[in-house]
Amino acid sequence: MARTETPVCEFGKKAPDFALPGVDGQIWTLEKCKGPNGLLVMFICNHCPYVKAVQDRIIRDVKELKEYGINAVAIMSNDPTDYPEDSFENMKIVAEQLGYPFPYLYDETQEVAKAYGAVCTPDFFGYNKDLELQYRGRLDASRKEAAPPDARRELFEAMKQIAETGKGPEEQIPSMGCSIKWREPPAPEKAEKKEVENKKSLSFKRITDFDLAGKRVLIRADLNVPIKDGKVTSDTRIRASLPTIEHCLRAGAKVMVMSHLGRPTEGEYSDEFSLKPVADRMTWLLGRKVPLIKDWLNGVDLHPREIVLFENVRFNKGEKKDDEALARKLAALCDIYVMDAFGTAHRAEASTHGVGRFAPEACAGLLLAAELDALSKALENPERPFLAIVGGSKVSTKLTVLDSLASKVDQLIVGGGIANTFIAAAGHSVGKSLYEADLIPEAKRLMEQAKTRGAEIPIPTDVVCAKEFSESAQATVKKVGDVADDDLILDIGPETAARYAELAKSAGTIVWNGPVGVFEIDQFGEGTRTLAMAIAESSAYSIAGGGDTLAAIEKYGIGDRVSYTSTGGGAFLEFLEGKTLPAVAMLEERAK
Ligand SMILES: Nc1ncnc2c1ncn2[C@@H]1O[C@H](COP(=O)(O)OP(=O)(O)O)[C@@H](O)[C@H]1O
Ligand SMILES: O=C(OP(=O)(O)O)[C@H](O)COP(=O)(O)O
Repeated sequence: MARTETPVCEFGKKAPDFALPGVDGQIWTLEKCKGPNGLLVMFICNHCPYVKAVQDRIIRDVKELKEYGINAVAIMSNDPTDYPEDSFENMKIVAEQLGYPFPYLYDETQEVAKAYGAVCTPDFFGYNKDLELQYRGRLDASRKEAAPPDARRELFEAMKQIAETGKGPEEQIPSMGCSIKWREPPAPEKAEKKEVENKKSLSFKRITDFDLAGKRVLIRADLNVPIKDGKVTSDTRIRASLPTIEHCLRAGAKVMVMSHLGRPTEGEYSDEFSLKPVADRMTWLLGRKVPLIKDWLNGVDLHPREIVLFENVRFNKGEKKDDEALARKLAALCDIYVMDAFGTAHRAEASTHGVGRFAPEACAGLLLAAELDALSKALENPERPFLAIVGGSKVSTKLTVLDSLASKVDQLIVGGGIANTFIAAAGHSVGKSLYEADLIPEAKRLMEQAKTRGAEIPIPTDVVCAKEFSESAQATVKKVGDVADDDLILDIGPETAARYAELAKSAGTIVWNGPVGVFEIDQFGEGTRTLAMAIAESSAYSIAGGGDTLAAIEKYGIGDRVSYTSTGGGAFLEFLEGKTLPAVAMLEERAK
C-alpha cells in the first residue's frame, strides 16, 4: 500500500466528463452530479485506512455543503483484484451501511481516474459552478488516524468559499492516501517487492494446474488472526488467503476452507477459539455469506461456486499429532486438497500435512506458492549487514531456530519471551516473566557460540516491567539487573530500543518476526514501535512476517515501508534456516 500525496491545484482546469455506474443502479454523468454552485469529485475506495479514518467527516461535509449549493460524487477506481474489499458488491454494502449521501460510482476501466489525474484515495477535486478546478487539497489534518475533532475543516472551508466567490484558497495542503491500484502498475516498487520471478523452481503441483469446475476443493488456509472482543483486529492473513478462494469460486469449484485459530485444547469446542469472527470478516471481504460449519468431519453438500468455512481444525482430536485416521477423514471430503497456509507450513499436522498424503490430488494454493517464490528470491543474495530480529511469545518454536539462523545473519537481536530467556541465561532475574527455563542452557550455548565467532546476541540493558498483565497495568522502566521477583518484563526499555533501532538503520537486509513487547497494550508497545519505525526508515531490504508482527505493522502504519510482508512467522524463520517445510515436502512428494 504505497502512500501518495496529491499534486498542486491546476486552477481553472475543466472537469472531465464521465458516465459511470453507481451503487444505486443508475448511470451518473458530470452534468447529473453537479450542484448549482459547484461540485466536489472525490476518489475514494473501501479498503484504504486514510479513507476509513475520514468517512464520517466526508459524510458530514457533503451534507453541509449541499446547503451552499455544492453537490458531491465519489468515484472508486481501484483494481479490486488484490483488494477484494473494493469490489462493486462491497461498494454497495459500504454505501448502504454508512448511508453515503452522494452517488458512489465504479470506474472499472480506470479511464476517469486517469482523465482527472487522480493519484490516491482520498483525492479531492473541488469545482466551481463553471466546473473549473479550484481545490485539490486535503479534507483536514487526518492521516490514517482521524485528526482531533476541532481540526480545521480545510475542504469544507474551501468549498464554501468556492460556492460564495467561485474561487478556491491559494494555500492548499495536499491530500495523502493509498495510491490508486492501477491494473498495470508502472510502479517499480511493486515490481521490486512483489513480482518475484521463480528462480528456484519448486517441484510441486499448483492450483492453476487443475480444472476445478464442479470439484470439491478443500483449502487449508492460515486464518489464525488476532481477535479482540469477538472482532478480527488484523485481517491481513484473511485478505492474503482470498485470491486462492476467489480463484476456486470463479472456476466453479465447491469450496471448503479450513484453518486453525490459536491453540485450543484438542477435542474440545470453545467459543474463545471459534472461527466465527473470521467467517464474519470473510463475509464482509468477499461480499457474500460465508457460513461457518461446526460439525463438518462427515462432509457437507455444496453446489459449484458455493463456499463454507469449517470450524477450527484444532477442535479435532489428532490434528496436532498428524493422526492418520483424521487425515484420511479430511482427505475423503475432497477431490483436490489445496495447501495455502504458508504461516502453518512448518507444522506437520493432519490439516497441513497428513490430508495431502491421502487426498486424490494435492497442490499448493496461490499464496503458498507466491510466498515461497518471493522469499527464495529475496533471501538468495541478501545485502549485508544482514540483521534478524526475533521476538514474540512462541519461545520454544523460535529459540530453537536461532542456532542455524545465527550462522546465516550478521546480527541477531531478540525480544519478547525469547529475550527474557536470554536475560535469565545471562544470570539475571526475570521475575514472573514469560520465558522458557528449559531453554536456558540452549540460550547460554548460543551466546557462547556467537562470542567465539566474534559476534554477539545482545541482551536488553533496560526493560519495561509491570506487576500484572493487564491493559491498566503501570509500566516501570528498570535496568535489567533490577527486575524484582514479582515483576513481569513486558517490553524492552527505551535505551535498548534506541540501540536496536540504530542496528536496523544501518542494516542492508532485515528480517523481522515477533514483536519485542506486548505491543497490544500501549504502555508496553514503545519498544516495538521504535523498532518498527527504524525498519520503516532504514534503506535496508526488509522482510517482516508473523500473525502478530503483521498486526504490529498495521498498528504503527508502516505497511508501505516494509519491502516484503510475509504471512508466516515461525514458517518463514524455518524457511530462512534452510529447512524444507513439512507441508511443502508433502506437496513435493505428491508431485513425484
Ligand atoms: N515480554 C513479553 N511477554 C509476554 N508476551 C509477549 C512479550 N513480548 C511479546 N509478547 C507477545 O507475543 C505475541 C506475538 O508472538 P508470536 O506469536 O511469537 O509472534 P508472531 O505471530 O508475529 O509470529 C504478541 O501477542 C505479544 O503481546
Ligand atoms: O501464527 C502462526 O505462526 P506465527 O506466530 O509464527 O506467525 C501460525 O498460524 C501457526 O500457529 P501455531 O504456532 O500455533 O502452529
